Amino acid sequence: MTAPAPAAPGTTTGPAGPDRTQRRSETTVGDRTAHDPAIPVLSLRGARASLGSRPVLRGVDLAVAPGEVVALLGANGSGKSTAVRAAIGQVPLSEGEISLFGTPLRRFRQWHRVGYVPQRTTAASGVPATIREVVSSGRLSRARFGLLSRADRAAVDRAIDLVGLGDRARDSVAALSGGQHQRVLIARALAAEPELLIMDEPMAGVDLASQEVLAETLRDQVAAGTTVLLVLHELGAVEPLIDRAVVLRDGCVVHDGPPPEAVGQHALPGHDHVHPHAAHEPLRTGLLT
Ligand SMILES: Nc1ncnc2c1ncn2[C@@H]1O[C@H](COP(=O)(O)OP(=O)(O)OP(=O)(O)O)[C@@H](O)[C@H]1O
Repeated sequence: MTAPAPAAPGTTTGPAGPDRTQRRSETTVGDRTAHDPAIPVLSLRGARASLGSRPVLRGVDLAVAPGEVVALLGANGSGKSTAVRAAIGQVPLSEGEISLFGTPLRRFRQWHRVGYVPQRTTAASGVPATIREVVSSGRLSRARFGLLSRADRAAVDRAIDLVGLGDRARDSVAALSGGQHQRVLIARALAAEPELLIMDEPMAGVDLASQEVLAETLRDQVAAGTTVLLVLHELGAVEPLIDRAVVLRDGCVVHDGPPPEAVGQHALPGHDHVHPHAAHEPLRTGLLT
């Protein structure tokens, strides 16, 4: 069994320096590290995991290359969230291997390089906190001794601006709508300026205006070279950004290749084909809903 990673990204402090594997495969360019294009930023090989007594991942192979934008699709319960939670060490594998930036997960410590937006949580944790405080927590993985420098605080402000909440930074997260919470969580993930961004259904429950803000934010990240793994039900507003789609079904990969056409889930292997084809029925149903 693979040991869980020490802590989840976005909430960690004081990462250790790069290990030998990381030094071999990377060179530092400015604040970013140029990653060897031949080495996946994220790799799951033969990943198996159970939750309780239920086998949820049944041999998942998934690799995301530097700069790639990959959509992880599949029906409810197919194992998408479990796969990304395994990728960041929140779900232990019973078999298989995971590596981040070429380093086995058990030895990976550079969590500032990974931004993670969990599925359907709120930014409010029960304690009073402002948007800036929550987003600042995402920068701690880059801060020395847990203290944010002026540059760190500027990065936090940039992240808040990116998601369009610049004028709300001092507001309590308890007073936000669901879509605004989602923006705060995305800003928290962006605050560390990660090289790999993993987002679990970032558009879920978000209104169209917020979706457009999030898609724009993502466009900027992708243009800056960020590698992205997105769990999605529908490609929607981010469709033009997607390079490749991986479809899970019952914990197995049933498609790994070009993203489906605009409403082309029919073309995908593994499409459930459970929906009627009456003219009044929406086309986006079945496999991905
Ligand atoms: N804590 C748990 N204990 C037992 N089974 C669980 C637990 N959490 C999730 N599962 C089960 O694991 C399976 C995969 O869940 P997962 O959340 O990874 O699916 P998903 O593809 O992300 O689904 P959705 O699209 O609904 O978010 C489901 O059958 C779910 O019921």
